[in-house]
Formats: sequence, structure tokens, C-alpha cells
Amino acid sequence: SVEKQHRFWETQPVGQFKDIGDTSLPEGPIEPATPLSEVKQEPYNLPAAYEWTTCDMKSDYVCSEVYNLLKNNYVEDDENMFRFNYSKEFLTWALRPPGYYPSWHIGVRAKTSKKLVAFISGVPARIRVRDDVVKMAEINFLCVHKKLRSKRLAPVMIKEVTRRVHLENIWQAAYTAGVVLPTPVATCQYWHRTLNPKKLIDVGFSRLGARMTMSRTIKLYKLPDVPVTPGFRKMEPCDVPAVTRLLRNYLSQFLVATDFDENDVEHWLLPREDVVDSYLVESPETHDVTDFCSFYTLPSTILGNPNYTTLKAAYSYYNVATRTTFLQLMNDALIVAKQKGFDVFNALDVMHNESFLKELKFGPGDGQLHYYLYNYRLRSALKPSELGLVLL
Ligand SMILES: CCCCCCCCCCCCCC(=O)CSCCNC(=O)CCNC(=O)[C@H](O)C(C)(C)COP(=O)(O)OP(=O)(O)OC[C@H]1O[C@@H](n2cnc3c(N)ncnc32)[C@H](O)[C@@H]1OP(=O)(O)O
Ligand SMILES: CN(C)Cc1n[nH]c2ccc(-c3ccc(F)cc3OCCn3ccnc3)cc12
Repeated sequence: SVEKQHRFWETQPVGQFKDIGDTSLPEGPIEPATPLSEVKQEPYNLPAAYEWTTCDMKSDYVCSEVYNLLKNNYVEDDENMFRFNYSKEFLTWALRPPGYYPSWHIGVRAKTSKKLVAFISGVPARIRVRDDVVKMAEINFLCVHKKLRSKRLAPVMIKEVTRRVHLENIWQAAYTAGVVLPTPVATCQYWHRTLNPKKLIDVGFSRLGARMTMSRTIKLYKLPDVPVTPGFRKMEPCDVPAVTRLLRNYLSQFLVATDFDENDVEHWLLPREDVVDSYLVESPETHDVTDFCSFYTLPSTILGNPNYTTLKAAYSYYNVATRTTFLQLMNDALIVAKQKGFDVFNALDVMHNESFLKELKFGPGDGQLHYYLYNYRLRSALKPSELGLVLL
């Protein structure tokens, strides 16, 4: 947009604001791949007091360092009431998928204290853009310690992870952010479904509706104790082939989507306690797997509240309904999330999620999540319903 300069992003192979609407620009890679010999062999320069470190996420100690950096310095909501508190188990899961590159787990330490003061990560993913399946890096967990903000450290982190991704002969990336950068390929809304109304009101996450009492509000959000769909059960290892078929078929309709194979499904969708939950419907008659739903566990630290420390939030992940109605399937997901003690169930308006949000009493969130591709131009922005991609 005319008023904002993006000194760093204007130098990058991403859609530029000035090019919005220019349909003469071809869709696809913006810059060609280069021979590996031409990729910068040595790391970018950091300010003198800092040094690069590769974070070995197999090490419990280093995983704790990354966990604590994020716990104290990662994303807060617009009103600074909550900060994401990804668990160590979650970070291990998110950062070590099949075929991951340890060198893409990049930290910055202060030379004297050896304290971890910044982090950025990439994991490999196959992402289909229309009919083009592209090997990409999914970039996430970019974090600079609060005390080191606005020193242009982020561009150096981004250039360094770009360099290390290039060294693996990968030239595209996907990422999401709550901030507007050049240039979103899609802009999504997030929605919240209250599960524990009393706590959400006590912490200020939600407010008592006008002309509503607390007991009326509790009644409004009440859910059955058990799922209603016959054959609804937790996913197990033996379900990987069937769930992969179901998911690939479902995701094939979206313009940008993850190209999951069985190996990916085994890692990303098999249940892991306090990290990711996944359920399916096995037809009692035919024993076919006809539906699937999943959500991941991402608590937020409640900032400055004397009575509560943590908001337990479930985030809608991948869901497919082919026999059960999407409404009933997602209501069963709410039921099990409530059963497991979550306070709130969050969802983006991606895929077909819009069809259940209002009906299942989700309320709109106060911000947006923007999707980005690096070195890949789309002719025009996508609607959220054209996206089949959820980044953690
Ligand atoms: C082929 C492979 C390619 C791989 C790479 C692909 C690209 C991957 C891109 C990364 C994807 C990450 C996805 C992800 O992790 C999910 S989005 C969550 C990002 N993390 C947080 O919000 C945590 C709290 N904030 C911080 O730690 C800092 O504020 C950060 C580190 C965000 C910026 O540190 P800072 O001290 O506040 O700022 P300076 O160092 O002075 O730098 C200012 C410059 O940074 C630009 N900026 C600000 N926030 C950004 C963001 N979220 N993405 C990209 N760029 C961002 C900003 O526009 C400006 O550039 P401009 O002057 O051009 O406008
Ligand atoms: C996706 N992944 C990259 C993390 C990430 N980064 N930036 C973000 C901005 C919004 C959301 C988000 C996505 C879905 C959702 F239902 C609610 C959300 O944020 C609520 C506001 N909030 C922020 C922190 N604590 C609460 C995630 C992210």
C-alpha cells in the first residue's frame, strides 16, 4: 500500500503491493533456482555480540531453551492478554516431521552469556498449488527476544533460513502471520467456540452477552458428554492408509493444499497426547472410514491475571466429512475437546469451515491470519475456502 515501506520485503522474491492487479505477471516461481555452487556458502553476518547456533531439537536441554524463548517472547494477541505457549512435546512434533533438516532449526545466542535470544525454523513440505506439487519449506516460530526488537534482526534470520533452504535445493516457502506483509495469498478470519464460559469470562477472553446471565450463558454453550455419531473413535496406526485416501481426496478440491502421503499422515495426524488429537468414523456396517476430524493443542499463557495462568485452546486442524454431516462431525469434535478439558476451540475459515462456524456457536476472533508464499506468485489472492493448508 502506498504509505508503508517494506525495506526488507521489497528486496525479496515475493508478490509486491505495487504489482497487485497486474495479471500480466505469470503465475509460479518469481526467481529461477540457482546452481548450489552459487548459493552463499557461509552464514550471514550477525551483530558482533551474537552468534549463530543450530538448535538440536533431539536435545531436551536445547528444546527447553527454544520452549522458554517462545514462552516468554512469542506471539501475543492484539490486546497483549495472551501469549502462545507451545509445549516442548508440540515443538518436537512440529519441527521433526519425516525428512526434516536439523540445519533449518536456527538460533542466535549472545556470545558471552550463550543465552538463546532468537529462533527461526523450517520444515520440508510438499504443497500443491493448483496442479503443481512444489517442495517447499514451511517457516515458523520466528522469534526475537523482546529486548532485541526493532534492530532489523528478523531480516537476517529470514535471509539465513532462506540460504540454508537453498542449500537443500528448495526454492519456495509457505508461512502465515497475523501481520500484513508483501503480499498475502489469502487472508483468513479466526473464530472461537466457547467450551468453558465461566473461565473465558473470568479471564476477559469473552464478555457476558447483553441481557445474559452466567447460568444462561453456561446453558447456551452446553454440550453432550459423549459424541453422538455411531462408530466415532480415536484414530489408530492401522487407519493411516484409509485416512490418507480420505484426506487426499478431500484436499484435491482446494487450490493450495498440503500433498499428504501415508508417511506424512502417520506423523501429522496420529494422536499424540497433549499435542494432536484425531478421530474418525468407522461405519458400523461396512467398517469403511467415512469421516475424520482433528485438532491440535496450543495453550496460551494468560498475561497479568491473578487467578488463571493458562488458557487451554484446541485448534481445528484437518477435517473431512463424507457420510456424517460436517455439522455433526465438528460438533462431536467440540464434545471430545470439552471432555478433554479445553476452554475454547478455535478455527480458521479455511476449507469448508465456514459452513459450521455460526451454526456451532463460534464467535468471530479479533484478528486475521494471512497466508504467504515465498518465490511463488499467484495471479490473484485466494478465498479462505480455496485453501487446504493449516500451519501450526
Ligand atoms: C526459499 C526459502 C525461503 C524461507 C524464508 C521465507 C520467508 C519467511 C518469513 C518469516 C515467516 C515467519 C512466520 C512465523 O514465524 C509465524 S508469524 C509469528 C512471528 N513471530 C512473532 O510474532 C513473535 C513475536 N514477535 C517477534 O519475535 C518479532 O517482532 C519478530 C521476530 C516477528 C520481528 O522482529 P522485530 O524485532 O519486531 O523487527 P526487525 O527485526 O526490526 O525487522 C523488521 C522487519 O521484519 C518484518 N517482519 C515483522 N514481523 C514479521 C513476520 N511475522 N514475518 C515476516 N517478517 C516480519 C517487518 O515487516 C520488517 O521488514 P520490512 O521493513 O520489509 O517491513
Ligand atoms: C499459525 N501460526 C503461525 C501461529 C501464529 N502466528 N501468528 C498468529 C496470529 C494468529 C493466530 C491464530 C490462528 C487461529 C486462531 F483461531 C487464533 C489465532 O490467534 C488468536 C490471537 N492470539 C494470538 C496469540 N494468542 C492468541 C496464530 C498465529
